[in-house]
Amino acid sequence: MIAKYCPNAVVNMISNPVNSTVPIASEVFKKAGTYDEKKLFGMTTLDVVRARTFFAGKAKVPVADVNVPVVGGHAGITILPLFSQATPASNVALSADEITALTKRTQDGGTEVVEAKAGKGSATLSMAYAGALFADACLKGLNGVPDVVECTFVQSSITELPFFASKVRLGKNGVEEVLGLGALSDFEKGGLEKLKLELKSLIEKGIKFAKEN
Ligand SMILES: NC(=O)c1ccc[n+]([C@@H]2O[C@H](COP(=O)([O-])OP(=O)(O)OC[C@H]3O[C@@H](n4cnc5c(N)ncnc54)[C@H](O)[C@@H]3O)[C@@H](O)[C@H]2O)c1
Ligand SMILES: O=C(O)C[C@H](O)C(=O)O
Repeated sequence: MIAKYCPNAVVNMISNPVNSTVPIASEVFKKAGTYDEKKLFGMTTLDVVRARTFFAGKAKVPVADVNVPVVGGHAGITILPLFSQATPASNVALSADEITALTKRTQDGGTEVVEAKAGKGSATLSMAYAGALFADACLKGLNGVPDVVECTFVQSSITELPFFASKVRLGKNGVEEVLGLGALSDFEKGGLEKLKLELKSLIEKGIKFAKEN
C-alpha cells in the first residue's frame, strides 16, 4: 500500500523481525519501482533507550544526559551497544564484567518483556516512547533542523552487510549520511564479528522471503 500510494513517505518499520522486515520492505518497494533507500528505516531506538537507562544506573550519571550508540540490528546478539562511546563518561569505573552484563541486558531487554507478558504482546509503552522519539527526529530532519543524529537500521555500506544499524544523520531527504562506527573496544570488535554472521543470515532470509512471495 505504501509503495503504491505513498511512494515518497518516510517509513519506520517497528514490526519484528526488524532485521528481516526492512530487507523485505526494500524488495517490495523495488518491485513497485519506488524504493528510496534514504527513506526506509528499522526502528532500533528502543535499544538505545535501554542502553542509556542501564548505563545511567550503573555509571551514576543522569539518564537524560546519557547517549550510547547502538549498532548492528534489532534482535539478541545483533544488538551491539557501544558503551566505550557512551557520554558522559561514567562517574564510577565500570569493570569488563559490568560492561558484559550491561550489553547482555540491552540485548535481552525486549525478550525479557515478551516473556514476562507471556503471549500478551511486547514492550508496548516503551516501544511507543521510542517510536515517538525517532519519528520526532525524522520530522526535525525533514524540517531542515541541522545535526539530527540517531541510530537506526538502514541500507548501509559501512560493513559488508547491505543493511546495518548505526548513527545516521537525518535531513530533508531522510538519511543524509550514514555515519561510521568510530573506535571500538576489543570487546565490541568481538561482538561486531559475531553479530555480522547472525545478521547476514536474517537479512538474507528476509530477501529470500520477499522474492518467493
Ligand atoms: N522495533 C521495536 O523496537 C519493537 C519493540 C516492541 C515491539 N515490536 C514489534 O511490534 C509489533 C507489535 O507488537 P505488540 O506488542 O503491539 O504485539 P501484539 O501481539 O500486542 O499486537 C499485534 C497486533 O497485530 C494484529 N495482527 C496480527 N496479524 C495481523 C494481520 N495479518 N493483519 C492485521 N493485524 C494483524 C493482532 O491482532 C494484534 O492486535 C511486533 O512485531 C513486535 O515484535 C518492535
Ligand atoms: O517484540 C519483541 O520481540 C521485542 C521488541 O523488539 C523489543 O525490543 O521490545
